Amino acid sequence: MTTNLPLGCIADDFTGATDLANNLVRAGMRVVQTIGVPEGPAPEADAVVVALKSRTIPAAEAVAQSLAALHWLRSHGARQFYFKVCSTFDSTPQGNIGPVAEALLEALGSSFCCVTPAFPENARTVYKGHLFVGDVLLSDSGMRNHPLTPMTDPNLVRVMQAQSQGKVGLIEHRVVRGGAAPIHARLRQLQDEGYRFAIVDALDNEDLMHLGRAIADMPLVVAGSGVAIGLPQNHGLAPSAAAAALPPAHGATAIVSGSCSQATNAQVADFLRRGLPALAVDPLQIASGRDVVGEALAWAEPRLGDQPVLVYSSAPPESVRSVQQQLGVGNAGEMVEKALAAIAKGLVDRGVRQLVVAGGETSGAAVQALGVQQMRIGPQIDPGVPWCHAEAQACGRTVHLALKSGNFGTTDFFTKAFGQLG
Ligand SMILES: Nc1ncnc2c1ncn2[C@@H]1O[C@H](COP(=O)(O)OP(=O)(O)OP(=O)(O)O)[C@@H](O)[C@H]1O
Ligand SMILES: O=C(O)[C@@H](O)C(=O)CO
Repeated sequence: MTTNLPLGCIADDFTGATDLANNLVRAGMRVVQTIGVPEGPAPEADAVVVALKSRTIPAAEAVAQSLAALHWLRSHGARQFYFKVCSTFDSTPQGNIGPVAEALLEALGSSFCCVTPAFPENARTVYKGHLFVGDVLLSDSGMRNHPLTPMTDPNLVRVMQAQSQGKVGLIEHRVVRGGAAPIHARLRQLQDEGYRFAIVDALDNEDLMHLGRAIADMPLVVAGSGVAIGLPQNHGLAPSAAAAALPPAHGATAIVSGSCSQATNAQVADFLRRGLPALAVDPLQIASGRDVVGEALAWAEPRLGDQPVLVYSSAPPESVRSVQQQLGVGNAGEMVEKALAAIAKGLVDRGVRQLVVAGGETSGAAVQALGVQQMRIGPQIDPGVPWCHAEAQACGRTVHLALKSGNFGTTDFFTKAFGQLG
């Protein structure tokens, strides 16, 4: 059993978990991501990220799952804890971030932590408590049309306050840019004044390195993946290629995409423009009872080989809205996720060994269908998206997986990813 685990992490979705793990690896930690709360002994690593699928479930269930993860991590020696939330700070309309964070604090016997979704390398910045995605406020970004968790308020103090019992304060950028000491002093001040959470401004990696040092002695941080770059330094770790080493890759390549985000839609369009083999899955046909999974696999099988194949339900917002009106939001999401997950498993059964899955919920469903219990985190493809290596127990195979958050990755992600494993 590992008794020295510097960092124990709980992520509210699967792509979010790999995003966090990626930043820890890049800053020098060896990281294993587990799918759900593990049952066996702790793997050999500097950090374990427990990936939950708790972003959009009822708050009481999200709290229970997160506490179970905390308990496992604590009992395997973790000393500091990281609750990874989305860099666009979304959860349910009532909010899961506040209830989970408050339950974790209470379980840790602590009364205060800082909160920031900032991830400047992926253009998520926080200024005066307002979240920007690229050049626009969160509420003006593609997140306003998200199929499950639309975001319409960019003021994080307000968003966090609406879902928390305790008071939410702010550490402004003029304090953050001063370095770890002023941040630390302000954290203490807010804590003494009875605040439970401090939203922290951050505009670049230097801000996050300052913040990482400032929170070295705090039991919990609630954040997107950005803050992770500042934590390994507290354990004397520095970036190293060894932390990201994976076994060599071989076998056929494929992408399964259920994300309908702007970035993913552009990646699908880029793949189509290149004339590569791609098949669209229609949610209404799944609902009609047609064997969409069987048809997709029959289409894909003869095409598997040197070039990647893409199976996707990704669609523009107006098409998603129309499907949701006909099938219901939850029902549509679940049906598509189930079909894409079965397709992902079928592809691996047919020889795919390097698989990209796009979308957090979609990735969660796919990884569960593949019977993956833990993944070793390898090299970064794009900020927030690493290659991982895992045993797909449901297929009796090992496989290289990249779980791509909907909004991440450059436009050519679906082709360039496969060039990077050698
Ligand atoms: N054509 C479609 N019509 C309606 N719903 C869809 C369609 N395609 C996919 N979906 C559903 O939309 C949701 C997309 O969520 P998912 O988390 O997979 O992607 P994302 O939100 O872009 O990614 P991330 O959570 O990483 O930002 C899933 O529940 C999926 O099943
Ligand atoms: O933080 C992010 O934006 C991602 O890691 C994510 O959580 C998307 O599901």
